[in-house]
Amino acid sequence: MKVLKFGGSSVANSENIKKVLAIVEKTSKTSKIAVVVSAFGKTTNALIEGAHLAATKNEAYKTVLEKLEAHHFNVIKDLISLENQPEILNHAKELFHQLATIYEGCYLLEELTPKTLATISSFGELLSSYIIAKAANISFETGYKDSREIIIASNNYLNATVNFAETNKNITAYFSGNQKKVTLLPGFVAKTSEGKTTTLGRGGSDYTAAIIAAAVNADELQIWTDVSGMFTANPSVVKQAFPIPHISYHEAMELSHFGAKVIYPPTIQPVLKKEISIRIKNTFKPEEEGTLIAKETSNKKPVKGISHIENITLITLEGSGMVGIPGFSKRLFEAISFHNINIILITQASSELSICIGIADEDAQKAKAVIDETFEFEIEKQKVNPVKLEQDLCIIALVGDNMKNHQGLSGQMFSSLGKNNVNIRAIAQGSTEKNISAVINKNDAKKALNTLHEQFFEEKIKQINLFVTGVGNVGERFLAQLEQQKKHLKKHLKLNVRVIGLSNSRKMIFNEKGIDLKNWKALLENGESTSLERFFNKTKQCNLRNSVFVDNTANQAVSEVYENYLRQSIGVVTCNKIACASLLENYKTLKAISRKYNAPFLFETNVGAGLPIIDTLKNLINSGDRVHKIQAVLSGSLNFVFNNFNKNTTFHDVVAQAQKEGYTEPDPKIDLSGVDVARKILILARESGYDLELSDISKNAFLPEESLKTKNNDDFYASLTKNEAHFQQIFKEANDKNCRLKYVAEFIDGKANVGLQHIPAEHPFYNLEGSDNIVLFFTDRYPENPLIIKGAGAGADVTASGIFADIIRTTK
Ligand SMILES: NC(=O)C1=CN([C@@H]2O[C@H](COP(=O)(O)OP(=O)(O)OC[C@H]3O[C@@H](n4cnc5c(N)ncnc54)[C@H](O)[C@@H]3O)[C@@H](O)[C@H]2O)C=CC1
Ligand SMILES: N[C@@H](CC=O)C(=O)O
Repeated sequence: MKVLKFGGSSVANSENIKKVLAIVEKTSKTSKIAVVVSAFGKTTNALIEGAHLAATKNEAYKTVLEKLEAHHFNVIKDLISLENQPEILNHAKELFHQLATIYEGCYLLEELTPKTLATISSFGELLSSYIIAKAANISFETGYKDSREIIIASNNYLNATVNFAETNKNITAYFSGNQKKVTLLPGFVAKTSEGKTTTLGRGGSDYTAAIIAAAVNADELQIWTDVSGMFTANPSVVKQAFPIPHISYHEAMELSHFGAKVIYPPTIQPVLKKEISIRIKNTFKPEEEGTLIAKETSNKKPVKGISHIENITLITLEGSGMVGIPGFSKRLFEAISFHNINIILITQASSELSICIGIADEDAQKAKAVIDETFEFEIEKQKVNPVKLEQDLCIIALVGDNMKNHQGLSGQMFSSLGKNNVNIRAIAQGSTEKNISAVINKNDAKKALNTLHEQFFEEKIKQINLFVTGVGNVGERFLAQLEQQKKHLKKHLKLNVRVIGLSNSRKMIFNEKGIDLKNWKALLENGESTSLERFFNKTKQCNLRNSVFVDNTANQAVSEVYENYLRQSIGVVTCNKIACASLLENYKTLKAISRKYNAPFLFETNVGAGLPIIDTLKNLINSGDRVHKIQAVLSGSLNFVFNNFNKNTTFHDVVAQAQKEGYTEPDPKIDLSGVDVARKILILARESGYDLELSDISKNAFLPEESLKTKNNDDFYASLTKNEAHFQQIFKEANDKNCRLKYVAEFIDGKANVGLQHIPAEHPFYNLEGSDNIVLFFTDRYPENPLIIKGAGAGADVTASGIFADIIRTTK
């Protein structure tokens, strides 16, 4: 025999009840079954609300009653054919008449005793079970048994204790004599030995089903609900959570804490004792496997799920007077239990200097008063401190019977939380190692649960959340590449890279599910107005794991907010050179903060755009090599300009062309003045381990004073035209010596310089084409023949691909 229980959502309306009947009919073809039903969805709450209204002399109870009556009558009319309706409607009317009389009694007496409330609440299940049994009987033979005739319980009316001796006898007697394949029973209700209606408290219908299943030694207890089983984590917080196919009783009880409360542990006790398995199934997706809960499970995965409990307060009792004195904890726990306060988590360090307990927020003030009173003497003598309360916390826990056989799980748990800046306030793990709990700030719950879920259940796909500022030449190409490579990243690198926040200098948009990159321009245009502070605050609020801020601007103010992001453990990837070329102290601080908060700070594109120059240099240094000399052409735009400038062109036009091609900075004077190259050689020197400032780099300028002094691009270009003869003279001097002009950066033994040089034909820089860059590293290991990196060193596409590469590096 099987026992099936259908909860309130499964029987909320006639559509749902039809689904229930189909399941019942199908199951009854292979087994004799008892079907326990809850009240129609939300009915019990409405009945209780009506009772309180009536007892407080509020006539609104009549409206509650009318609505309930209408809903039940509608269900009857939907499910039962016209000729069969009168009998059922009359019975339901009779029950509603009784209910109205009880409500009226409450109204007149202004009184509501637990006994009366239990009687009122019982109407929900009495009505639903009767109506469903009658509807079932139309298609297949169905018996009906009022549970009050077989379940005997105490007169603690709202949470009655079952008399198992009597009850089990009644149930076995009834079912052994009952030949019907299907028997319908109301959940939640029972009778006292004096024959009065009583109720079984929270999770009462589950309890009814478990009591019957245990008494008849059922093959299985099935709990039908509106989710497809017990999930690896609360699916409303962790989108990737999935139903666990097989789980032990113990694991199921540990996991039952989170939002979707599929089982309430106390109610399944009867079946645990008999080792009857429980199957959780979804009424609305009966084809799905659901979760099988049994004594043992074949699934040996160490972590089965992640549970979380919200609204936790930590209470700490601390003081040197506690050390080595037995009885402190006894007094603490006795006082708490005496006042009916439930303790959810306990930790005590071996130093015995403090005991810390986690309780529900709602009990916090009461608990503080109780403990302060209990230890009044010790507090006065300063042996212990007054109790400390920390609120707005929650508990997250890894759950799994098999965790004890695996080393390193807590290490993985805490390091992945730490990497994502989740601060852990307290930890508890019993010696059974079936649950590792951590108390964290409640604002971090979503991030923590998703981090742990990714760590223990989604090894395959890692989510990267980007917050991108700057959508000019480079930024736009970067978004296009991201959209184009999305599928590749998922398939080959197991990375799900999403842009969550996006801004230009005017607007910003955020979407926690990921911004649609096919449509970002229109979305951004309609976004909200932005500022660096607002963008940062919104990013922080999102509080997502594996977050990276991407700076695609050339803006100083943007470069000054990196520290804020790094301090939140949000990585920074930037093509903007200003931060790394700022004061040495600032550069060092950013690197130190990046290390401290475990947040990557990557800027490969600062030198040579997409060329792997900085990464190669880092590898040399990390492997113990030492850089003595760097010779390089580091400006894509200047190389393009001097490769194309001659007596048949004008300097103005080739610079304008370089800008059009996307090689120059937004302000081309930054390139032509040598500032851009100076920044780059400075960054290479710093990455080589040398302490240099930008002001230490000597610069041989070739622009006339007039061009250097211009304040905007128009004036700058006008000055180039005006000084064409000056530029032609520079070209002629080199050309006359059969040399080419190259803007070269050099770093030799701690000193750096940049400037225009005449490069003869035999020099490796002579044939450097287009907008290419070249870098020669002379090191301990490459003393004579340098390590050379050469290739396109400017352009939006190659730069975007360099940013892309940095983002992938953040995941390593
Ligand atoms: N073009 C290239 O070959 C390379 C460029 N880079 C760097 O890439 C960066 C961007 O260059 P481009 O895309 O060519 O410049 P761009 O001028 O086309 O784009 C920069 C964008 O940033 C926006 N912006 C400025 N301030 C902002 C703020 N406070 N908030 C949000 N957005 C802001 C601007 O409105 C503009 O749309 C520069 O730092 C440059 O040095 C680095 C390597 C190579
Ligand atoms: N403007 C730069 C490109 C980015 O670094 C250059 O010309 O090399």
